[in-house]
Amino acid sequence: MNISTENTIAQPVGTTLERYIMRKQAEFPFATGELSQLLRDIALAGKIVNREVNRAGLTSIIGSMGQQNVQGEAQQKLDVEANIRFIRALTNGGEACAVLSEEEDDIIHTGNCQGKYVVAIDPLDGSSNIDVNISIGTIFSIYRRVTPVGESATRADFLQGGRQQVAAGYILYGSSTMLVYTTGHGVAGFTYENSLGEFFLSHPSITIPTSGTVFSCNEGYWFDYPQYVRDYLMQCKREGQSGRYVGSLVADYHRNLLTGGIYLYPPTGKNPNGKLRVLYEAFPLAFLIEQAGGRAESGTGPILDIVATEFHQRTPLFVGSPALVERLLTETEVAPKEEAIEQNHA
Ligand SMILES: O=P(O)(O)OC[C@H]1O[C@](O)(COP(=O)(O)O)[C@@H](O)[C@@H]1O
Ligand SMILES: [Mg+2]
Ligand SMILES: [Mg+2]
Repeated sequence: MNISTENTIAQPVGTTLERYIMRKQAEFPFATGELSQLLRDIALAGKIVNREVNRAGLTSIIGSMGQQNVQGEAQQKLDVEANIRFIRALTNGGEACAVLSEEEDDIIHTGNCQGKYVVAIDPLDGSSNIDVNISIGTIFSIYRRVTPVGESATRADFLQGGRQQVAAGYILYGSSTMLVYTTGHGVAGFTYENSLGEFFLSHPSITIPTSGTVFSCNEGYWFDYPQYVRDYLMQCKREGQSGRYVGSLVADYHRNLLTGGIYLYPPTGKNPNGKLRVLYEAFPLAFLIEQAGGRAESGTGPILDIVATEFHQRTPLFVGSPALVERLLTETEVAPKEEAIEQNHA
C-alpha cells in the first residue's frame, strides 16, 4: 500500500505536543529538557482543568467559594480547584522551585530547590464566565531563576522583568481547548483531542494580522475611560468596526491574535492602574504577542518594559495588531462629533 492510500484509509492524527516539545528541544544542543518537562506539567494540569470545565454544570464545581482572594475578588470554586491543580502539577514535576498565583497572597515554594524555574500563573482567567458556560482560560509565564539553585526562590526571581521570560502561554477552554505558547522562537498552537487525551499541533506558526477591524473592551466603563481611548473607539465606530468582548481576557486575546484586532483594558477612575495583573496576565500575553508580530502597551510604554515591584501589580493593557495599537497611541485627536452623539443618547 502506498502512503497516499494509507493516509486516506487512516488519516494521520498529527504531531502531539509531547513530540513537538522534544523536537524543539533537540534543536538546542545545550537544552537539558527541564523547560520541556515544565511545559508538559502545565499541559497535564491543563488537561485536568479542561475535564472539570467540560463537566462544570454536572458537578458541584460551579459557584462561589463564598470568600475573596488576596485581591478582594470573589473566588469561584473552579478558581480554587485550578489553582490547586496547577500548583500540584508544578510541585510534582520538580522543575519549578516556586509558583506565584493570582489566587495566593505570597509565592508558593514547591520544595524543589533544585528546580531552575519559577512560574507565575493565572490558573483560571475569566472567572465571571465559569457559571455561564462561556470560554475561560489559564495564563502562564516562566522565568529561569536568578537565585542560586539549591536555595529557596525569592521575590527577585519573579520580579526580573517581562523581557526575561523564557516561555509564556495560555490555555483556552473554548469551543475546543487550545494551548498556545512561545519560548521566544515564534508562537505555536495545539488543539486538544478529547478522545486521545492529547494536544495536537494545529497552528504551527501563529502571526497576528498587522491590522484588523475588531476592538475588544468593556464599554460599560465608557464614561470612565480616558479621552484618548474614547477618541480611538469613536473612530473605530465611525469606520464601522466590530466590537467583540467576551469578558475573558484569554478568549478576547485569542480571537484578536488569529483574526486581527485590539484588546483594551484602559485605566479608569475606579482603577487608575487598570485591572489586569502585570506578572501573570500582561507580561505573558505581551511576550507572546510580540513573538507573533503584535504589540502590547500600557499607555505609558511597552508592557514588557514595566518595572514590577509587587506580585499582584496591575497595569492598563492595550494589546493586539501592531497597526491598531500604534494608531491608538498616535491618533488621539478629540473627535468633533462625540459630544453631539452623547447628547443624542442622553
Ligand atoms: O468585567 P471586566 O471589568 O470587563 O473585566 C474582565 C477582565 O477581568 C478578567 O476576568 C480578570 O481575570 P480573572 O478572572 O483571572 O480575575 C479578565 O479575564 C477579563 O478580561
Ligand atoms: Mg485573569
Ligand atoms: Mg484568574
